[in-house]
Amino acid sequence: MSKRFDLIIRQGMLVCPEGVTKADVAVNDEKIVEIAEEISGEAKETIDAAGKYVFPGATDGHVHFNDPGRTEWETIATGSNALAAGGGVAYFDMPLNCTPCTLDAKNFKNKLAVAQRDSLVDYGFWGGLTPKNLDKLEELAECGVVGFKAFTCFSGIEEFERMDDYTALVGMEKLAKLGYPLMVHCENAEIVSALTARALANNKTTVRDYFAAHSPITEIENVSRMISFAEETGCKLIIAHVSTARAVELVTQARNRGVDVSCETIGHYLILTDDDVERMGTVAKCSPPIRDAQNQTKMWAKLLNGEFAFISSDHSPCDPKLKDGEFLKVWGGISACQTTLSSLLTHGYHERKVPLVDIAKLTGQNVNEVFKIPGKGKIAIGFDGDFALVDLNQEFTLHAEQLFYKHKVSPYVGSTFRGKISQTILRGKTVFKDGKVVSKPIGKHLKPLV
Ligand SMILES: NC(=O)NC(NC(N)=O)C(=O)[O-]
Ligand SMILES: [Zn+2]
Ligand SMILES: [Zn+2]
Repeated sequence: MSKRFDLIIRQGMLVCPEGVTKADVAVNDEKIVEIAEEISGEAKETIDAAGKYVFPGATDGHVHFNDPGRTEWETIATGSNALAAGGGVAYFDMPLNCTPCTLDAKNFKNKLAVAQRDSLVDYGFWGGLTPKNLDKLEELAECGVVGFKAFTCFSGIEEFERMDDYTALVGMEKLAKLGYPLMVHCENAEIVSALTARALANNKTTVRDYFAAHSPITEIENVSRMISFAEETGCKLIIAHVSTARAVELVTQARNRGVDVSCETIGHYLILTDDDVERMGTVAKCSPPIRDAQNQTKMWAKLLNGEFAFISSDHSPCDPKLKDGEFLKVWGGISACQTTLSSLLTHGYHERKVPLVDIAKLTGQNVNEVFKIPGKGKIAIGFDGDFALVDLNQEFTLHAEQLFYKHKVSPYVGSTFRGKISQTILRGKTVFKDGKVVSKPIGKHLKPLV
């Protein structure tokens, strides 16, 4: 009797961990069950992927969908649609800028209920670590957070307080015992706030004044201090959205001497420069800020050298009104979760020969491995039938109407990409195809195996 499958994707170039090969892949009951040059048998659905590249769907380790509570900025519904349009099958949502923030079990459950109802794709949640919730870490761990997030500087949101050194020490001791990673937004609060206050007092509010108040030393100093805390406590540390090559170097050196530390970077730091931000304006404001071209060249070298754990979007949208004003004063955060994979194909693979396998790992497999999410992130037997079908050589210019974000605003609007996502498949089911979301929300909660 011939074999029967739910789905067979035929003759695509499969981007597997071991390399890129032309093959068929079959899915049954949401899982990959066979990979072979030619799979014989029937399927309820067959996709002809000849001429396309088949990536494992991406997992974005760092987004702010702002739901519940700040749904006028973004929602889980719109954010997860955008993610799927960019080849994403899963995301980990940050504990802020939703409100209330995810600082205890009650608010975790509130967010979970929204995602169960509205998320097109799979999701995990970060818990927060602030001076106010040191006694809530256990209950958040029990809820199934992927890890904890803290800021050493002002987070932009009053109710998500910065982590002082006492909280860092006690928090990391607790997380080391619980076995959960801490991700830290590293910028020196004293320097940033003093330089910002001085700039404001002197009416210096331009993009260059913002860069000066968040100069590289604010990140470098802070990364080295957080590494010391991790080394002493044994807590697994992930540096959030690292922007300077010098900070990456500190992380690599520490890891080489045995500290459990790694770093995430964000597409912006690889694709845009300070001059681009100056030209684009507040739409490209984020923190830490986007650095100069020289730093960017070094960041690509670090990427090719395997020094980043994973690459996320740090999708942090807001009501566009909050971007209207003087650069130093407006909201910091960039909308980008729809474009990470296409960006890396364009600027990584096509421009710099970054291997496709590395891009697949940086946008999916590694994230799931770092956070111990079972069965996700690669094209392999037993893993979820998650795929992004890509026309690797197709060029397209991004128009605002193509964005699924609540607000069709992004510094990448108007950019030309090479590498277009034509279809996204989550656990064997197509959720996005030819520019359209084609499924109701089917996301499920991803819990780490801690
Ligand atoms: N409150 C935020 O969304 N902050 C985010 N903002 C950025 N990156 O500009 C972040 O991750 O730090
Ligand atoms: Zn941050
Ligand atoms: Zn962020």
